[in-house]
Amino acid sequence: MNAPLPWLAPTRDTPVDAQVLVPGSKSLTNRALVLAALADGPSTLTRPLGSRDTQLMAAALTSLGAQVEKDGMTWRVTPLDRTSTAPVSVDCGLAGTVMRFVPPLAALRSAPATFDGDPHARRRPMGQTIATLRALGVEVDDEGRGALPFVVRGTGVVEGGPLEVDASASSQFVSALLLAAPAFANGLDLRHVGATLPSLPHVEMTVHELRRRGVEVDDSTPDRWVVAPGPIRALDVEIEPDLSNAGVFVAAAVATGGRMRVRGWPERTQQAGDAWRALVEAFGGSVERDGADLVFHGGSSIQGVDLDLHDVGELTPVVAALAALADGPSRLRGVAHLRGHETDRLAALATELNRLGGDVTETEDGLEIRPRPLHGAIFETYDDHRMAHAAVVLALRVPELFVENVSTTVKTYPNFAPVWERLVA
Ligand SMILES: O=C(O)C1=C[C@@H](OP(=O)(O)O)[C@@H](O)[C@H](O)C1
Ligand SMILES: C=C(OP(=O)(O)O)C(=O)O
Repeated sequence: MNAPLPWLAPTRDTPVDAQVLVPGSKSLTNRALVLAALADGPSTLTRPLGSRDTQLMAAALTSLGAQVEKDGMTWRVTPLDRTSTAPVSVDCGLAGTVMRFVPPLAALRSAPATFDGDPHARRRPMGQTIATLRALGVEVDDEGRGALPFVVRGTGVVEGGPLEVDASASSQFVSALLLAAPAFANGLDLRHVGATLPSLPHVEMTVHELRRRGVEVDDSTPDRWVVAPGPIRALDVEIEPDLSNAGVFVAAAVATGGRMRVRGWPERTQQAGDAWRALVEAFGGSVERDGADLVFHGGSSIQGVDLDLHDVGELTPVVAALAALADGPSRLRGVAHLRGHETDRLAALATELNRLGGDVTETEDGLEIRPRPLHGAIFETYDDHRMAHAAVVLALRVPELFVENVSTTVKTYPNFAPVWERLVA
């Protein structure tokens, strides 16, 4: 089949003034699915995200013996049948949450589970998933690759107890173990060792979601989490809008000096995307609450920024796009781990921004971006939804910018391009 033609993304020479209700959070939907699959009874998710990553998670849990019945905006999950002994194959796609969160669940069944994914998934860091499962006494067959594909040979019981992990390449190694830990015979006493842990809000989200379901978690010591063994209470939850994905719409307000109302922005949340409130101010814009919504205003110009994005790395591509449109130079730091994301995001951003005439250099842990007049070109996305988001933000101010494979956004956003076109064109 021929690849679809690159998509001409809309340009805008007047301020955007629009509102958006973004679909549910990927990170919350996939945590709710995993915890529902391990719970002591059926749970209902309202307004879950229905995108590639969450469909892959639902399919993975179904193959392990859970049931996920989808009825529009309501998904009903019946927990895993851990007595089933059929060998299974799990397609992880390019979803970090599936490739990291599901293997510990497979270890709780008495049957082999084979994990694989998209071609690039085989290059994402998985060594710590394999090493920690082995340290817990679980057999994992990876033929020495330290990466996908591999087979988890569960025996039905994981003893748990003290365990070390080096999660400097991804916070998901920690979250994955914490989510399964209540089902380990002795719970888990997990310590992160090594360089600093990225994406801490995502770990805090994991702890929060466990506690909401009655699980005891002690996180009073930095880089250590003690999870008590015991039941995970079934819980009906409404999934918050995805604030990281809201960021691309917020950026439209900043890029055009306009206004974007994001409906249903939670008052309190563990989502990394909540950082958009501070990021917009750093770029010279402002934000106000209006009832359940946040209204973002772009400033009269876009200021250059110097930001440590270690905690909120997934926001980097859209932040980099705004930095390339700013009045002055920017430095983005603390995001070396982005080299292990959907693609090497530091290399991809530098290459694509420079293709448009930009002046961007990669540093050891980030990017230096010196704004230059940009021109249209075909912007490659490398199967990375957030590279497509960066492209459409740039296109608002750069005519003739074509996005290669904009449909890669389906990873976390169904129907993104038509929604974007309707709101900003
Ligand atoms: O646990 C999660 O839901 C996520 C954790 C983060 O991963 P890293 O720590 O690998 O950056 C984040 O970037 C990813 O989009 C989602
Ligand atoms: C890093 C990301 O995804 P994943 O969950 O696949 O790691 C992301 O969505 O930016």
